[in-house]
Amino acid sequence: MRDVGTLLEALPYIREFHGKTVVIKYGGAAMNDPALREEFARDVVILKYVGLNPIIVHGGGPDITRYMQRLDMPVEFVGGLRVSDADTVEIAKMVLVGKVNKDIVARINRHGQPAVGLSGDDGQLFRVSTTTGPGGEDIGFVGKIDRVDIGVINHIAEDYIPVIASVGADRDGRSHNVNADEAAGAIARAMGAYKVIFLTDVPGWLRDPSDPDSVISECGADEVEAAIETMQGGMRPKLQACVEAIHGGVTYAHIIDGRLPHSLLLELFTDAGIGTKVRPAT
Ligand SMILES: Nc1ncnc2c1ncn2[C@@H]1O[C@H](COP(=O)(O)OP(=O)(O)O)[C@@H](O)[C@H]1O
Ligand SMILES: CC(=O)N[C@@H](CCC(=O)OP(=O)(O)O)C(=O)O
Repeated sequence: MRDVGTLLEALPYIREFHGKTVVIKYGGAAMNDPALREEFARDVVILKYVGLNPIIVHGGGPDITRYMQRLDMPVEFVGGLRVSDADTVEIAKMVLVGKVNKDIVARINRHGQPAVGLSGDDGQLFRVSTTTGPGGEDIGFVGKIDRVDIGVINHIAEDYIPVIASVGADRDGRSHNVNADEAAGAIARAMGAYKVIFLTDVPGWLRDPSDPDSVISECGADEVEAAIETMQGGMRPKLQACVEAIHGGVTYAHIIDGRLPHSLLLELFTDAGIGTKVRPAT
């Protein structure tokens, strides 16, 4: 009886989301645990089967750090962005495009829905220019996305699930490392997505980062914007991406706990909202 109840609860949501684009940023702990990786792939396939248009943008920061440490390279972040010299960009590209992207594609394929991997260079998906840290610091070849050409995504998404790695080039063809949260926000905006959902390794945006019970369950983009200036660490680019997406016409941005099994389905298809929901300013 309980299972039927769950299905009935999902029905209005399935109807609401039918044909709508949902950009899913996949990163953090949800990528580290093998069981969660399988569940994530299956959940994405379910979304496609029930008529949504899921687009995956993935990170892989911890993997990049591991490979850099193996090579005795210094690892440094400023305002949640990795300081990236030319060697770092090369490692980021190898790890994100060569390893993480292909792992996700293969896993989604195995669950019955073909996926196709892309980076910013494929089909000229996005072009970047060199950016700085939040205080104007030189952080090397870190890109901010200036232009997204959604043509390639629309072609691929007709039949496949697009899986996008956040590296791209500037107008002179120089590769840059792009924060995956920023890439997800920019792609959601360019696609006119209904939602962008960030899966991470905390229960949501926390009022007090040391207290997991202090989740801010709902807020306006204006409140997020006011808080960003004082934010530190990986939550900063995530919140920035939420604001960018909402200002660009995306209806809702969510930050949810990727460590929770099936968090994506729970967020989309049940009445109990989880994590943080960012809506347009009131
Ligand atoms: N106010 C906050 N609320 C939640 N997390 C925060 C906050 N401030 C800093 N953080 C940090 O941001 C991290 C999430 O960002 P990040 O490590 O980049 O995750 P991901 O790999 O999922 O993109 C959390 O693990 C937490 O340590
Ligand atoms: C410029 C910059 O910070 N690039 C990120 C790209 C990967 C990423 O964003 O991964 P997560 O989403 O798992 O953190 C990095 O090098 O870590």
